[in-house]
Amino acid sequence: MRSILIAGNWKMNFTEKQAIDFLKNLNIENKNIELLICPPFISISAMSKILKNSFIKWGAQNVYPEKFGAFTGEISPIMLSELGCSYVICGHSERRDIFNENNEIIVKKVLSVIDEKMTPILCVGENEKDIKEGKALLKIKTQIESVFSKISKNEKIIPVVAYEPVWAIGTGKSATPEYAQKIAQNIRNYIANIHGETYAESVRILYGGSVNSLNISDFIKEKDIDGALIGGASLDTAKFREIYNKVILTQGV
Ligand SMILES: O=C(CO)COP(=O)(O)O
Repeated sequence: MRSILIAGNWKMNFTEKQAIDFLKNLNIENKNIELLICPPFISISAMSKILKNSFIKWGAQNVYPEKFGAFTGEISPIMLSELGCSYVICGHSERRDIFNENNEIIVKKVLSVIDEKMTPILCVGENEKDIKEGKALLKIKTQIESVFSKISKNEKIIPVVAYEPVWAIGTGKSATPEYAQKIAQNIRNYIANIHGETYAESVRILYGGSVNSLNISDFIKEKDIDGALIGGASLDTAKFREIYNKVILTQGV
């Protein structure tokens, strides 16, 4: 049985001071659903100290796939694991689009995160052009296959997949839960074709793209959707708490 994960991706928002204030105001009491926040790199250290004895986990939004070296401006997986990061987002569409990250570099990132015993959150998803050209599923299939074919079936750390349709990110126009479910089911099948049904059944698939407190319940009720990766609504303590509380209610935990 897969457990639900609710994750906030803060993107390039909040100074360290603002991040600390956010945590002070979050006030989440029920601890029964896994909750993750991925702040900008510079806030991870402060966050790790504040959340040390909390159930809330922290992670990173990106990583450079080398241990140390002459890579000016980059952050390595060892640095993140030492700060207690549980998860690292890999291949977010904003990094694919703005920084030209391709599947080749994303595979390296995923493997380097696993090497340091953290869990990668692999982002996949189609844009409007892919849909117009009838290539949405092919794009997602390639994104999934390029990574999962490089991971051993026996590796204990199983990446989380975040399905984020690019057209739904930050637009207020989320996918319908039925549409997201259909894609999530396809994603699971692509993984099953590589590593078998049992492995595929254990992969958690999140939905991301304009998630809010009104639509979260419908997404997690879908059979193949195991949580959400939340951008905008994770920047407001009240909205983020409301989403989390909706998940608690829906799951009855
Ligand atoms: O990109 C996202 C999370 O990684 C989604 O962002 P929004 O929730 O703002 O649409």
